Amino acid sequence: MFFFYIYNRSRASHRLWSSAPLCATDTIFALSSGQGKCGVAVVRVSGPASALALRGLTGPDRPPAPRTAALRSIFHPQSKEILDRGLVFWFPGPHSFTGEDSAEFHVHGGPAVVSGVLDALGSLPGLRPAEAGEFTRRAFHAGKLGLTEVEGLGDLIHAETEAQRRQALRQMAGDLAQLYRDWSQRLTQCLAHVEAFIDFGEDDLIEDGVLDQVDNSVAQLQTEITCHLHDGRKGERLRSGVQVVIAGETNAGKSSLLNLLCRRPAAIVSPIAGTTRDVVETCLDIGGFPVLLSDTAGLRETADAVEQEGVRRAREKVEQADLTLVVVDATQLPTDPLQVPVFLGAHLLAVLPHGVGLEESLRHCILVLNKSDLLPVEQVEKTQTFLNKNPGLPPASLLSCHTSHGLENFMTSLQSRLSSLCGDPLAGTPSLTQARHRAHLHECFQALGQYQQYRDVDLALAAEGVRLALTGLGRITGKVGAEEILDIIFRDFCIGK
Ligand SMILES: Nc1nc2c(ncn2[C@@H]2O[C@H](COP(=O)(O)OP(=O)(O)OP(=O)(O)O)[C@@H](O)[C@H]2O)c(=O)[nH]1
Ligand SMILES: [K+]
Ligand SMILES: [Mg+2]
Repeated sequence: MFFFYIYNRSRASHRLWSSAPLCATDTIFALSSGQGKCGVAVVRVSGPASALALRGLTGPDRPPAPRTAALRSIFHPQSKEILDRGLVFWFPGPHSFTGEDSAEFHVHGGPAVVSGVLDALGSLPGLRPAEAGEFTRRAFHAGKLGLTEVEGLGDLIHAETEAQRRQALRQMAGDLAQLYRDWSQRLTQCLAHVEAFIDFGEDDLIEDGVLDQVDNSVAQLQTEITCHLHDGRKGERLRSGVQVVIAGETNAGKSSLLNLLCRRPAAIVSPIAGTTRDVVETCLDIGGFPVLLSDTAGLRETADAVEQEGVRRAREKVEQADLTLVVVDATQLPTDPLQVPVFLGAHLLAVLPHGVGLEESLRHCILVLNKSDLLPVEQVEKTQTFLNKNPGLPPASLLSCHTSHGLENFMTSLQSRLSSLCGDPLAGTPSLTQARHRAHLHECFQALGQYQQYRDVDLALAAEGVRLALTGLGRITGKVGAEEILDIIFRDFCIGK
């Protein structure tokens, strides 16, 4: 095995990874806290002139101890006018976020103070305002963060719900990178074995069954990658929001349900059938899960051209939805409970997209039997008990959008669906979170197929397959060809991060 160890370092690693850090000579600065009036604003500086910036704005005496807050008067280096009194920090490289010498000014968050400090920094030689994501980009080049960690950090900044925060934090901490790194290491070993076999196979220098080991490793990796790819898009959905659509007949109370869930009159409600035509969308945090909730036009045959377009858009939304809330007017329920499943089945068929298997569609919907306030109390109870026991139907809740009766029960079913659609971001292997990762994993998977295809025919081509698979993984973590994707990734960052 010693032989392979040497090989790994001397050949495989050099051929595959080239991520030479770019030298950054400029010193950059930016407001890193939010815009607008606030208690404290943080202005960050990074680059070789950071010490100069600290001295320029706080004077040459008493430099702050590394990584320790020091209270200083902050003044303009040219006019010498005092701008504020605040805390300053000195982070000598490489022990800083960017790996470079860095400094921070924590000043009062008034716009005039902030612009005064930015102006003062800009007046110093070698300093310039940072571009969006430039601090993080420098951290990446210094090897402080891998690409998936950078993406996790970006997601953390944009996270709006608890579950999104958990997933982003886990990715930023490197859990996903660790998974891909583990696969990369195993593939590097496979490549070393195949190439050693090509070079020395005839010489008896190599242990028996080396290629069989590679076969097993490749097959095992294929299984793991397939499993990761077929996660039902849980991580991606959690990252971008679950598409939930409210659909059903006109006047069932769809817009009333939207307004109840978002606690404001977002959509017009009226007793006139066909009130909603456009899709009305709103973003919600439901139990920590991000939801993009859409209200749609009531589904019915109509001669009105505008309403027809509304119905077309409603159907399109249902087809794209992760979850459909099928709203039914409960006053139309048959009084005989035994007739209820047939009645509800007909409503489901009218709403759910054709072509997709019924069982599959049922898994992606919840029935909402609205206007329960108009039913006799005993019928409500009897029907709900009956529905709870009926396994052939999707979860069904009797609800009144007017009185909110039944809301708790409905929210429980909704949250349970959301959590199975997004998964638990803290449990098990980390989820795939981005389409970019998915595409590179597909490349990796296919390249492993190339290994299998040529293994007995042409070992050089088989080895090339393993090398391509490694490149695919390297693109995810940023070890390979990062520059071209960096621009895309950092575009979503804010200035100052
Ligand atoms: N009694 C009662 N009336 C309700 C309830 N929910 C909605 N309504 C009434 O039903 C009528 C239709 O409600 P909407 O929310 O506009 O129904 P919709 O499904 O959005 O209708 P379209 O947009 O026309 O398809 C309105 O008069 C509402 O006040 C409820 O829980 N109880
Ligand atoms: K209506
Ligand atoms: Mg409506």
